[in-house]
Amino acid sequence: MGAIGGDESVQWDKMNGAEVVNGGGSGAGSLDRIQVLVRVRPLSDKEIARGEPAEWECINDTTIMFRSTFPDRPTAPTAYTFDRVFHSECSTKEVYQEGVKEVALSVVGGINSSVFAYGQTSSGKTFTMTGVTECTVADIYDYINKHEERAFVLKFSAIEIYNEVVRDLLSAENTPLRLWDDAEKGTYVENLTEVILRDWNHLKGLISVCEAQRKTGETFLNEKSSRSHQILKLTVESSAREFLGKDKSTTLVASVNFVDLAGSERASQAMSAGTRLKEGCHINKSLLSLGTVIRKLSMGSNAHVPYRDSKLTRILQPSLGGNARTAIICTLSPATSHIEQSRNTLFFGSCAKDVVTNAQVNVVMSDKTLVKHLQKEVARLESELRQPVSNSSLEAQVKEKDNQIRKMEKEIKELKSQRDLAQSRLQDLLQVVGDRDPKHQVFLLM
Ligand SMILES: Nc1ncnc2c1ncn2[C@@H]1O[C@H](COP(=O)(O)OP(=O)(O)OP(=O)(O)O)[C@@H](O)[C@H]1O
Repeated sequence: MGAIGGDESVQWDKMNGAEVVNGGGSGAGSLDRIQVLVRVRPLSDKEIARGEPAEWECINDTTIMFRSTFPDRPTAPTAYTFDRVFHSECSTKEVYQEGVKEVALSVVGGINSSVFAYGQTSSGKTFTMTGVTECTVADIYDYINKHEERAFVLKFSAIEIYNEVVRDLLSAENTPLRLWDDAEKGTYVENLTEVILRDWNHLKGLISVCEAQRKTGETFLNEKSSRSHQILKLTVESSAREFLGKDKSTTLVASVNFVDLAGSERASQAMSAGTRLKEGCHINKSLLSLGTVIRKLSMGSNAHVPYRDSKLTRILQPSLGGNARTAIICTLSPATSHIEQSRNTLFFGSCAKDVVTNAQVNVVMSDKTLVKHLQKEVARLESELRQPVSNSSLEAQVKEKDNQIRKMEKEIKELKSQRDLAQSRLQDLLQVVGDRDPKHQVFLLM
């Protein structure tokens, strides 16, 4: 797979109006900040029964403010700004339309995208991601129906990361799957089931299978708490029908990930014990790595980013700092008892706001086109080889050799003159000796 652009990226430009996507074989993409959204859920029945007030207020479309309602705990209001904030009355459809759609639907134009839900247990991650996934899939099918000039193939796969073990949610076998690194594909999951979708109902059925397979456990905070990280991946391939099977045929290939993370709270707060505690440690290990990766990326330094510290960050690497457009939905409970966790969630979101990804149009060429492309490349390299070498380091080397030769020539000249001098002295000496003793003259002349 390459990020060639060409005809296909022009098509994407047309499809998306002002969307900036560079192509033309340079491999350059568009730099995009991660979109960070905040969604506050309504107080739950339990929170209301406990008499907990809502402590967070969305004062406009982009700002959420903490105002303590307890007169005995007066704190200065704190405001946090994000790309978009959604108060508790907002529907999932609104969250999708106004915060997620643009990023998620990049996939139909050959750009990878990811949507995450991050927040503590019971804050509404699964609730939000279920709705957002449905809205995205509905729009993808709508797009397909409106673009009959292109042939589409949709593929679906799903994994769960539970206690740092990766499982296939579409397989009845409980075998842990290994991760591999590939220069072309990046990190991928070995032997993962990938299903070619027949239609939307087929996909709905598969998502239900995943829900049933996903590990859930009971914690104090959420009776059907999701204890694992879940990644649903929908791959969209499309080719222009008029070029199918022809030389010019290229295919756009991109995936959209729907990532429902496990609760971000500390194990102790979830009142975990035994197995739950072990889960908490692993969940936190993955989330801790995610936090570290986001923090390092947000600092924009060239420092090492520890993607490899957890399975989650290895798999999500392209969505965090690579070839993808990404939206993170931070989910919040407004209740007093969750203030600390809500603050932690907003801190995570604040760091994520500064992270930049580099999304590219992913184009796969047909074999014929690929051969042509490679032939061109070979011709270019050959012509480069034929050109006189003007490499500056080579020039320097040649200069150095010239100097050495000149130095050696000088030395040879000096040695020759020394030799001539020595010979003439020898002649003089012989003359003197020969004059005195004729025997020596004969001997030395031999
Ligand atoms: N925006 C919302 N409007 C109404 N109800 C909501 C909203 N968000 C969440 N809920 C309800 O709150 C409860 C907890 O939500 P959910 O299971 O999505 O939390 P979660 O963050 O996924 O928790 P976990 O990490 O344990 O999976 C559910 O009963 C859900 O229906």
